[in-house]
Amino acid sequence: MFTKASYWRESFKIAMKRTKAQKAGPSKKAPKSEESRSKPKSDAESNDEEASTSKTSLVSKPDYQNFEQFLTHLEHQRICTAANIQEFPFKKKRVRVLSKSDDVKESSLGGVVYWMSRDGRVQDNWALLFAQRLAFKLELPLSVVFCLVPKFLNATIRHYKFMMGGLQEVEQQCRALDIPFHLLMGPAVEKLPEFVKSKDIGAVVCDFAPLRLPRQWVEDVGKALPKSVPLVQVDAHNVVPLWVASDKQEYAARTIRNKINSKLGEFLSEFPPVVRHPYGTGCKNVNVVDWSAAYASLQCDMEVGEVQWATPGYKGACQQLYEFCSRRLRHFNDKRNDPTADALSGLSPWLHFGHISAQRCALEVQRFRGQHKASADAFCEEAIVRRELADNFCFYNEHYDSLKGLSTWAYQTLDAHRKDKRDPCYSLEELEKSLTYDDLWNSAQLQLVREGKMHGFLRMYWAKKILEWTATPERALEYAILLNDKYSLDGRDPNGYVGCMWSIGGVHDMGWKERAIFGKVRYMNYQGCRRKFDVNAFVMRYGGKVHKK
Ligand SMILES: Cc1cc2nc3c(=O)[nH]c(=O)nc-3n(C[C@H](O)[C@H](O)[C@H](O)COP(=O)(O)OP(=O)(O)OC[C@H]3O[C@@H](n4cnc5c(N)ncnc54)[C@H](O)[C@@H]3O)c2cc1C
Repeated sequence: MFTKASYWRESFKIAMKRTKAQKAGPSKKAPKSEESRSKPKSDAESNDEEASTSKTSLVSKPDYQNFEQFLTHLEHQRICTAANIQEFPFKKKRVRVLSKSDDVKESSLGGVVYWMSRDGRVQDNWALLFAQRLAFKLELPLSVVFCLVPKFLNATIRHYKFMMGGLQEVEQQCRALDIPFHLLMGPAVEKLPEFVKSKDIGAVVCDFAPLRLPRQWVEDVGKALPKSVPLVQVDAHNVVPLWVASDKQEYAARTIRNKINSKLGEFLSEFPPVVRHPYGTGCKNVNVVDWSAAYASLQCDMEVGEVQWATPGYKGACQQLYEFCSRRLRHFNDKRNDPTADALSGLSPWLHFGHISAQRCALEVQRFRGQHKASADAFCEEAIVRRELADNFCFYNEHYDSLKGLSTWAYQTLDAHRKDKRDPCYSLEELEKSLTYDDLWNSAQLQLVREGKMHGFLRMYWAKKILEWTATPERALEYAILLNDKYSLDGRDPNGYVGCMWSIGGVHDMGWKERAIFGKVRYMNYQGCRRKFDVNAFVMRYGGKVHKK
């Protein structure tokens, strides 16, 4: 184990070596044989060695003193891990081949393209790393493409600005690495195959999302691509790839926890860097993206405005992670259920848009395990186990956002209490405008509308009250999802669907004492909140009123 001082000395030395190696380009390799010009499939299925956690990630509390040093620390971690992805024992289990064809056309002028969708970042992105690995192996160009649709479900300008802010940074970072970035305006099923044909692309790598619409996009693109162009998918969002963690819908955190935690030794590794790409003409003939035109093309709700507290993109995400690690992590275990305490990471918007990788967050938090063991462990439980459980639910349950997706016991108990009187029974408008008789609920809703976020503990209370106050459980779920997705910066995420389904439909939970409306679904009330935290302080902060029933 390094001491703090020697840690910096050592990582600096290794970093310098790596930088020299990087400047020299990818390492010389044996002349290309038929075998080495490998196809995505054989690559994906080869029996590689386990990717081991880099030695540096075992170092205890790192020695950075400010944000700039934190960024340098991240770069050093990558460079110390490997010079580039070619020199790294990539876990092929992260990849699956979706096309029939697995042969990359070696003479393709356009080389390999990474179709970025869920994971809007350059570094710490296994999908881009895999695309670069493939391009290196075949000595082909590499590019990144994002397809921007003018309207996406009920996403608002709040969400679009955050997402596109992150993509603007992706464009700059790609340019610095000689990797062309293209923003294609329109649905992927139309734009991507056109791009592939016009640029003579040899292979497409995409990232993975478990939700209905992005899965449909991938399926449609797969059908529309020329038969000769392979399409491979990399799970760049989960630490343990979804298809490796479990092959079925899990009942609860307790049934998936060990399946995930037992594989962390294998998958919770450091990342190598995405490096300057040496093949092709780089960005010479690529225009900068016209972001004004991109914004002008949007047809989304413009009423729900941007938020000020969250700066989009990789750097903004790193800043959030840095502040969490250095200031709030120590309180995470004890204070995470207290909405008046500043103890949570606040990382979910960046995680949702893929501006930062959950794996990076877990690696950095783990470095503090020596000082704050309980908090570091609790964070990893949330950011890895609970988050990946949500992906598992949405992937294996096609009804992830409807009561049809509930367990039999939960559906039956809600159905048995369908006719119970709701008093009061609120309309969507009353809920949206924070006009209930409950000042705590109204304050939480005001926070959601103004800031695009709500504390994790209050989210549960908030959704359960919607069940209590709406005519049917179906409507309650619909309203909760609608409000969450419309206002929350991290909305339209598997975590959101599962959060609403947990609160209203007992997903991943168990049966409790039976009561009106809720049946056996867990109940929460105002008095319980009072016992947990200073409700008055929270209400004062957001100004929720008591409105007459
Ligand atoms: C009704 C309801 C709606 C929700 N909607 C969303 C949503 O739209 N988007 C979203 O990302 N999360 C949602 N959650 C889950 C959770 O509340 C948020 O992830 C958390 O509040 C985000 O804040 P944070 O980043 O500070 O979390 P932290 O407590 O700092 O946790 C770190 C990360 O762990 C993950 N995480 C934490 N709690 C959970 C959980 N219960 N389930 C799954 N993953 C978790 C998140 O990725 C989070 O960013 C919802 C929960 C409920 C009950």
